[in-house]
Amino acid sequence: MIRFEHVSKVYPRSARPALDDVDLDIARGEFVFVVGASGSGKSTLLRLVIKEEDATSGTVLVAGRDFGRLPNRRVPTVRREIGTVFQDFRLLPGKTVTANVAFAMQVLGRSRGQINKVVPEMLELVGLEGMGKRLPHQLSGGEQQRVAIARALVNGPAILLADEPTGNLDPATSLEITALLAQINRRGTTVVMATHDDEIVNAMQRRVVELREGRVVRDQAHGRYQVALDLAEVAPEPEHADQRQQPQQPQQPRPGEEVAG
Ligand SMILES: Nc1ncnc2c1ncn2[C@@H]1O[C@H](COP(=O)(O)OP(=O)(O)OP(=O)(O)O)[C@@H](O)[C@H]1O
Repeated sequence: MIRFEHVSKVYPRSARPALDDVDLDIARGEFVFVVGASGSGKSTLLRLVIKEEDATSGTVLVAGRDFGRLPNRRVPTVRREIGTVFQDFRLLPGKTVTANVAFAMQVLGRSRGQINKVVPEMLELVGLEGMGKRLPHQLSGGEQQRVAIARALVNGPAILLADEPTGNLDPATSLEITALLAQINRRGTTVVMATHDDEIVNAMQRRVVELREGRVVRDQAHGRYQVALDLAEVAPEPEHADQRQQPQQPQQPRPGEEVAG
């Protein structure tokens, strides 16, 4: 569904690559966390998947299309197959919940009948039944993110990209939102979520792709994540180093998924 072959990205006037020779293969229906410290290249990777940026070298293939050969006029069609969710929700403040979600269908010229059918279904899916008439400022952060997720899904994308979707939420709400993304994934949508929240990654036990300075340093099927300490500056105590060598804890149940039911 998403394939990167030797992909590098160097932004103009930048000394080092934001992505450096990245190889990645994400199959249809997978749920993948992209983790790494601030500046490691997570957002850049997502921007390449939606063709907001082009690779400097290498090949990006999304849903079978080679982005290096995609004519510009085809870009909107490809983007339609990809939903996006961000840390800051990006809702239209003057529009109701229903209008925010409906807007994504209106811009694609969907009929009023389709919109009236699909929008309530989407609000129910994300747990916002009965909240359609509220304005964004009348919602909690978690509820606002649910609106953004409904909006991202309303046109039936094959892929959902979430860039730090829990960055503005408390830990319990973060887990609920991630569980909702997992629920959506179970319906068949490929989900790629960038985060540096190790609690969420460890609770969900999904595939983890870790970036460091633009390179993939780990790609693990049921990975955990530990926010890296800068060990170059702080020499570890010997017993601390030993702890890091110990085997992983046995897998926990998936509390995040239980929350969403
Ligand atoms: N538009 C841009 N122009 C120039 N450099 C950029 C641009 N966007 C990102 N970068 C640089 O590319 C590198 C990767 O940034 P990116 O935003 O992809 O990282 P990230 O892992 O998503 O970070 P964060 O977790 O802070 O969002 C950083 O060194 C950053 O400064």
